[in-house]
Amino acid sequence: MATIEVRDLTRAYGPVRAVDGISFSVGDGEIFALLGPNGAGKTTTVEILEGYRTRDSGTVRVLGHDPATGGSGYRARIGVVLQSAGFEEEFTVRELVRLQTRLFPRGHDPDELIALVGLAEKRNTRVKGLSGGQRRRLDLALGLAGAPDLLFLDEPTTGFDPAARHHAWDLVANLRELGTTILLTTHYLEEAQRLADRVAVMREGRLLATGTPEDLRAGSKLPTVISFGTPSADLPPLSASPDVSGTTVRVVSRDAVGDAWRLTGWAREHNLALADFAVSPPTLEDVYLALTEESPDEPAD
Ligand SMILES: Nc1ncnc2c1ncn2[C@@H]1O[C@H](COP(=O)(O)OP(=O)(O)OP(=O)(O)O)[C@@H](O)[C@H]1O
Repeated sequence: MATIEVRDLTRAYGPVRAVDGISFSVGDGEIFALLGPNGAGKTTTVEILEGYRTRDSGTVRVLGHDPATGGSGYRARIGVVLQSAGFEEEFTVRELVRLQTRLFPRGHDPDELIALVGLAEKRNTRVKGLSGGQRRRLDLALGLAGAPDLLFLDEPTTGFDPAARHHAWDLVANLRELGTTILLTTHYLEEAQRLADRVAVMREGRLLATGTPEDLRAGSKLPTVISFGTPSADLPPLSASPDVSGTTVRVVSRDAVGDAWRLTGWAREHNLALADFAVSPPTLEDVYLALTEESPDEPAD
């Protein structure tokens, strides 16, 4: 059974149709990323699923409950990690985590949880002594305190340095191993590509596309780009005309395998190294930009 099942969900604020008839489901143990530009309707959707906002119409089932009427039994089974939770600054990490785990009937062991989010060394540090990234880890520990079946993660790595971001990704991967279902919102497409089993791209209250990152990339029909350093001999005929910028040649290829084959054969024949030779298929970010930058009247696919 799906952990989240949403059908024809709508929610308007006056004339603004923030959520305009969306349907999707998230399977048990799946990591699902909701993507979209500012104002797309992501927060509204997520808060309806969390039970913190009302809907106008449509059906929503989360963990078998209607979040609007699920009450505390429902809330005990979900974890919510918001972007900026306010903390009691004088508490230590351990004190806060312990207090939070006690609120739940089957709360995590505080020390295990602190270790899971990589804060073991800061266990006895007061919140006011934590860095921004460490606070976000604490956010995550608090969201996980009740050992939730479903975790809502709102932009979990905003403001992180690259090392902290990679650490957070490892952590989410650990949660996947534990079988936690995760609904993630993020503006980092690399994050979605790395973590999510499936993504949904939302704009102006509607879903433009849903699928695995690979499905979306394959279905996008966006070209593969072949690039390399400017060679000292004339290029062989390729599927598209090369574009030379500075010392780099780019070919927006219509036949990536054929062009790569022609180029590498030609380079060997002429004994050329072809510096920085790269074949780059479209990324999730390319697909996202192509989808969200189309004018609203154009069909998305
Ligand atoms: N409480 C509110 N009252 C009026 N309008 C609102 C309210 N909350 C959201 N909106 C409007 O609904 C639309 C969707 O907002 P929402 O916050 O759901 O988008 P979002 O995708 O989460 O955006 P972001 O990426 O910026 O967080 C926007 O046009 C927003 O201005």
